[in-house]
Amino acid sequence: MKNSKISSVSALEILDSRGNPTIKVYVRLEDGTLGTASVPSGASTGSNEAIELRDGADRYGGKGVLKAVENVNTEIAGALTGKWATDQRVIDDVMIRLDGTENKDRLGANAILGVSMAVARAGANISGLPLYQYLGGAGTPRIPVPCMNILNGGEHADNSVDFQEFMLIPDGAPNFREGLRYVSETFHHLKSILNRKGLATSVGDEGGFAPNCKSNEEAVELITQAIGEAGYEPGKDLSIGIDSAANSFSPNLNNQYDLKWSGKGKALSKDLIDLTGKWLDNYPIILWEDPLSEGDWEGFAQFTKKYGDRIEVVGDDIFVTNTKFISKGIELKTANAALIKLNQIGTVSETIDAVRMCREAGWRYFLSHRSGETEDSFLADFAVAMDGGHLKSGSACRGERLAKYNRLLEIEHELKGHSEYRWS
Ligand SMILES: C=C(OP(=O)(O)O)C(=O)O
Ligand SMILES: [Mg+2]
Repeated sequence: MKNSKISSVSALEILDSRGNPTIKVYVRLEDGTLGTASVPSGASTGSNEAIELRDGADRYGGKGVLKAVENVNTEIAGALTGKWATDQRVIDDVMIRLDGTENKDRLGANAILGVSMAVARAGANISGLPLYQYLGGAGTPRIPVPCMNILNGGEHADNSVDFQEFMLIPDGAPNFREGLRYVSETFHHLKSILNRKGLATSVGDEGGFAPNCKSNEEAVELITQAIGEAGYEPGKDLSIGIDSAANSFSPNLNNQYDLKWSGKGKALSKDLIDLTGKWLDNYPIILWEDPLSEGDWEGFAQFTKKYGDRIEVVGDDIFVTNTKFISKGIELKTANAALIKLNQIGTVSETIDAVRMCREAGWRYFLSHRSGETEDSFLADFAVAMDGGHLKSGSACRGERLAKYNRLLEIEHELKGHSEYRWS
């Protein structure tokens, strides 16, 4: 295999899809090969996520990342110059040690992750392999089922829906291309339904519609209706996934909740668990993420005990892609799947460790974008490489989300039928 040493590492402040500053990294190798990567940013974050280093001052209406850029250009560049580009684990470990903190808050997880991803790209480029194959190895690539967020609420929209994401899951499609068609067509039908009902068709941060529904239940009803009007059978061709992102309506980040956007008011874990039971009986729901908040380990365990054999129960803010929390979750049967976000932990290697832990425990893992994204399609290749079988990247009506779906179309096309697509 061809290899080369890193000759330079540099960074630039760019903008993300919310118009806030983020970081883009360039890794150049001695033979001239280049790897680049841009870092996403979340809004509904877990408190144990690796720290995104931001400047004190506002730039472009959001806090800048000039200090993180400087850290890449100076300390990180100094430590990595001369290292072999394909030694991903070594490079990630050098940065972890250089940072020296538990949560990467000295150099910044955004700085470290940008470099880690750009190194992976440079490694793939010098190896002459597509990124998904470089990170995933040989074997039949599996193209993930696109869980498309078509209705937004919570922190991601200015409307009356408490739950953050309502996703369409084309689990009955024969391949990725068809799956993407199913969800896109249903998206357009949902738009017609909203128009007919006089509800807004403006979109939230991830490109899903953000109507002022009468209740959370109306949101899931509208989606079920849209599936039918698009000519698909709910529960056979297309199913539904929910991300409550319950942190965002839990004042104590534990077992108390306030359904503030819908005006339904105070609730306890038990109320949300009961509500889920009703929804599972009435709607074709097969996945539920963060039904409870990051401190409500007890509620999560009860939720999983009740519904874990019917649906995928995903922990996002509670596990933050960190093996320390995922291992606790496996032991306590807190969920049966983990959300996987590269920037929650801050290096490609540690993200792969989290995936491996899930796999070994028989858990599922759900690859995810962030609500603040860039046009970088790294996640698409990464999801194929990790063989997780499903990913979420928002709605295809926004370029930064579409970049991932289009890259997956391209990967599937290039594989000329030598790929798999299945929900389980
Ligand atoms: C993608 C999500 O949102 P954010 O990036 O705002 O955390 C999520 O909560 O799963
Ligand atoms: Mg989430």
